[in-house]
Amino acid sequence: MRSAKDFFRPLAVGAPAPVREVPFRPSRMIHFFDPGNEKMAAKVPSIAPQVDVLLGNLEDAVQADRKEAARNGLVQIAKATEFGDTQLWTRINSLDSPWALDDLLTLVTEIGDKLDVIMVPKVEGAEDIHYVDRLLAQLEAKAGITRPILVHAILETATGVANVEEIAGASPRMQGISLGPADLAASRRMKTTRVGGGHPGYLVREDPNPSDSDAPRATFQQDLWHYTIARMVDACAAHGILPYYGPFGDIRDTLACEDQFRNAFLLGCVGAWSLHPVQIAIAKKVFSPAPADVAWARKVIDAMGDGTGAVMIDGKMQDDATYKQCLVVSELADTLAARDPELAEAYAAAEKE
Ligand SMILES: CC(C)(COP(=O)(O)OP(=O)(O)OC[C@H]1O[C@@H](n2cnc3c(N)ncnc32)[C@H](O)[C@@H]1OP(=O)(O)O)[C@@H](O)C(=O)NCCC(=O)NCCSC(=O)C[C@](C)(O)C(=O)O
Ligand SMILES: [Mg+2]
Repeated sequence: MRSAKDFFRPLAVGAPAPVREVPFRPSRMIHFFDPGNEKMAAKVPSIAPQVDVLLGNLEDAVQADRKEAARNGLVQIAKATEFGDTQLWTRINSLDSPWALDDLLTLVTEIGDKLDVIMVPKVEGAEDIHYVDRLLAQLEAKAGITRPILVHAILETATGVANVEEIAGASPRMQGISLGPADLAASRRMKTTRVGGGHPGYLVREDPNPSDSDAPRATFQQDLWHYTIARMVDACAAHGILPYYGPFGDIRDTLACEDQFRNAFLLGCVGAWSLHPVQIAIAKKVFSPAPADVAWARKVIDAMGDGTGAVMIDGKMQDDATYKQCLVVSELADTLAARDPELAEAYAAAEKE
């Protein structure tokens, strides 16, 4: 392991200095598209201004014989498009595939100055991040890139979950982690056949009625992903990086998608993936704090002065810890409002009410 003193040294001569803090840029939705799919690629200019992050996907969901078309498509799109404030990310193929090395070589040398974050799938431990870290430094130096490309890991194997803390802290390049529920379910030998979301069989049942053993007993569906998301959020928070819910595969079930996203938002995630244009608005709604919650947070902050002591507001006790929670909501609202004028207006209006 590198000593703490060396942690922020570039890993190649001429590579840019690593960031000391992960920049907190809005990333409520990471919108996936296949850069080799002409229909999707044609929508990039109109989708880019609507999303916080646009991600050119090269891994799963791109057929094996379309891998090069996807990689070359991303190079062309990145060169031809002005992304403004929207971040450009990519998901490379997994490190055990025959494509990952060429993905990195091509993308960093051709469009490294446009790429904000590289998402690495199926990360199992710190060694995977160390491999990518050194390679990126060499390629950045070769290509004359002046700001470091950050790395995002997908948590989608049982080993990855077991090692999530060391993954989160493996490099100053680590920007965040997303849950990958489909591969994770397979890796764990779960008996689901879905991409994220709940399952009607995973439930708890009300106790029997002692005076009527035949009375119907209510059941309550449980969240299959609670444990993993909570572990991921703690690992990310402990290392100053950002947690994300991943994909929700039932595109038509927009209601359950919203619920799954909101659970992740409440637990600490900053965004989720949109796989289809219909999921963009859902992520935007869920991962932007509600105007009434922002107004409440600001009321508490104003009432708490220097943030110490205890006061009563509308029958609820507020103290140093509620003040800190309110700062989380208020600061997130400020960051999002700076990018989103409609949201800025909604927050200002709610404060006046
Ligand atoms: C689900 C699919 C097949 C339905 O695609 P469709 O064409 O059947 O849907 P549609 O409703 O008919 O589409 C309407 C229009 O929107 C377009 N469109 C549709 N989607 C997009 C998009 N994302 N971006 C931009 N445009 C899109 C589509 O091309 C069409 O264009 P048209 O009106 O000109 O005919 C399609 O949406 C799609 O391929 N989405 C991306 C899938 C993907 O990236 N999957 C991988 C991420 S999930 C994952 O990897 C798991 C994980 C983490 O690894 C793990 O848990 O282990
Ligand atoms: Mg996967």
